[in-house]
Amino acid sequence: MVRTDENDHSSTNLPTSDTTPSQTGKKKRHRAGKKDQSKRHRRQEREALSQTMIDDDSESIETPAFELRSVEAKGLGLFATRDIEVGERIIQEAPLFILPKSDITNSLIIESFINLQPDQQVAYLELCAHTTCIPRDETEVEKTCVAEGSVSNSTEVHTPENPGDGTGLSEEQIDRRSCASDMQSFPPKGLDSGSDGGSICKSPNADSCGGDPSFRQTYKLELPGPEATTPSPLTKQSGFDRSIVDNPFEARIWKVNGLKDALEATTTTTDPDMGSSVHDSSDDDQYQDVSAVEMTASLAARVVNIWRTNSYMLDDGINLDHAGVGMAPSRLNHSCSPNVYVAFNSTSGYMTVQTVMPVAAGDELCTAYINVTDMQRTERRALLSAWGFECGCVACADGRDESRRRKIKEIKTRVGVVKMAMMEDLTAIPAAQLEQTVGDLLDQATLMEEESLFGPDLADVCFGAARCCLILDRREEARQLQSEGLKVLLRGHGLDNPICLAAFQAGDLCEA
Ligand SMILES: C[S@@+](CC[C@H](N)C(=O)[O-])C[C@H]1O[C@@H](n2cnc3c(N)ncnc32)[C@H](O)[C@@H]1O
Repeated sequence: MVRTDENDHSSTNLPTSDTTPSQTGKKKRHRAGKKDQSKRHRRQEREALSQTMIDDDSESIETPAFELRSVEAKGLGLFATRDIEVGERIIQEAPLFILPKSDITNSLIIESFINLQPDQQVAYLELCAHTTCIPRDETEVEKTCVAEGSVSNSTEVHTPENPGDGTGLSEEQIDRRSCASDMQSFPPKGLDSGSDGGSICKSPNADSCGGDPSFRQTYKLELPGPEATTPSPLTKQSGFDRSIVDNPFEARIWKVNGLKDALEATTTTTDPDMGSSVHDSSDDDQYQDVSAVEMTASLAARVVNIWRTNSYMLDDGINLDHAGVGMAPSRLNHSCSPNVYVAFNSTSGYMTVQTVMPVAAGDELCTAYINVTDMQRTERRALLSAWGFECGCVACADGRDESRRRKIKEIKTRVGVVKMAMMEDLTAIPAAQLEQTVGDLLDQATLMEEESLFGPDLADVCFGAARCCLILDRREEARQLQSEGLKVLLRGHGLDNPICLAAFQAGDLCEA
């Protein structure tokens, strides 16, 4: 951050059910074949995830930017296969499904799952499900997280009505992942809402943000997107009964025709290549013998848990009123100093993942599940427990100096007061207080950079400072701050995101 001269500033279990002796016999016969299926399926997933990257301009095939690998104590994760510049888009993917946040119920999640294509259902069921909600009957509890050694013993039931974070933390501290924070809203971003302030940001490789052609590179997964129109066989024949799924934790069963084929293709056992038990199939053989798969209460619970573990708040720049699950973003693990940002483009309907700092080949790609900017380790730990792990990132290392994030919090509190006052009556704020706020925001930006926090929160800090400078008629600084904020925003979102367009337009005010 540079000050200007003028200012100093688990295994994945499919539903269990009782098996008959004849089924047990068939189990053995099927096991060898299923192991092959398992391997094949994992390979397919890896191939899909590391599908070649197409350059928008030349259509040349580029080296895939990442691969899916197992990582100790985390399950699977995404790793860079080459050096990746800051601001590069590495994933662009239509979410499997999107739900309006205000309406999310267990039944809606399950209904959406049922309406997926069979191959999408299989892909969905492969995702990690941290057990945040459980069947009423504890014997049915599925310990489903693939993370080795991080299987949760949580017995807290989280429902959309009862997010159950149990942390006592404020809404502002809950971030974009919708896991435990399911029904909580994240402060809307954008120029007017997130004006936490800012400064002239000199981010790593900031120059590569705007004009670099790699910025426009896209990575597409093959999964059918929301525009796919072929109705799933499940939609028509499922015998779907809302009253049952409204409480999927009751020991009740309903039929879902058509899932059988899909499930036959699923991973069935530990994949030695991946090194983690992804899905124990021993209870799935029931699906080999029936034409209509029974969707058990435990499967329903699993579907809900997968949603809770993997869904992201989809930020359209104004509201955070939707959430969605994307296959590749779901494989991103958490870091309190994240190197990628998951955004949603409300125009194209794609979830995108872009690097917010340079990434070296072999580095793990990590996003932040929660708002990490100003939270202390204990607060972060409390929130992240909803995903069943204790963060081992650099920022969480024992003995690490926490003073910077503490100072950021203090500044945010001070700036928050000014922000509120600005919303009420802009003219009532003394110039001296605005000057102080600009200084505060520049300090915050510096602290964030020192903490390797280069996500869009940093852009909001810049925009806030730009706004204060504009009111103070310090136009040149306002212009520079706005431009720095835009660079930061572009890194995380990309030029095509309407959030950036809105910020560009707001920038015109500084020029005027
Ligand atoms: C969205 S999934 C991420 C991908 C997941 N690792 C997988 O295998 O599919 C979230 C889960 O990953 C694991 N996880 C994510 N970040 C982690 C971290 N920093 N340390 C340990 N486990 C982590 C937790 O089990 C969490 O519930």
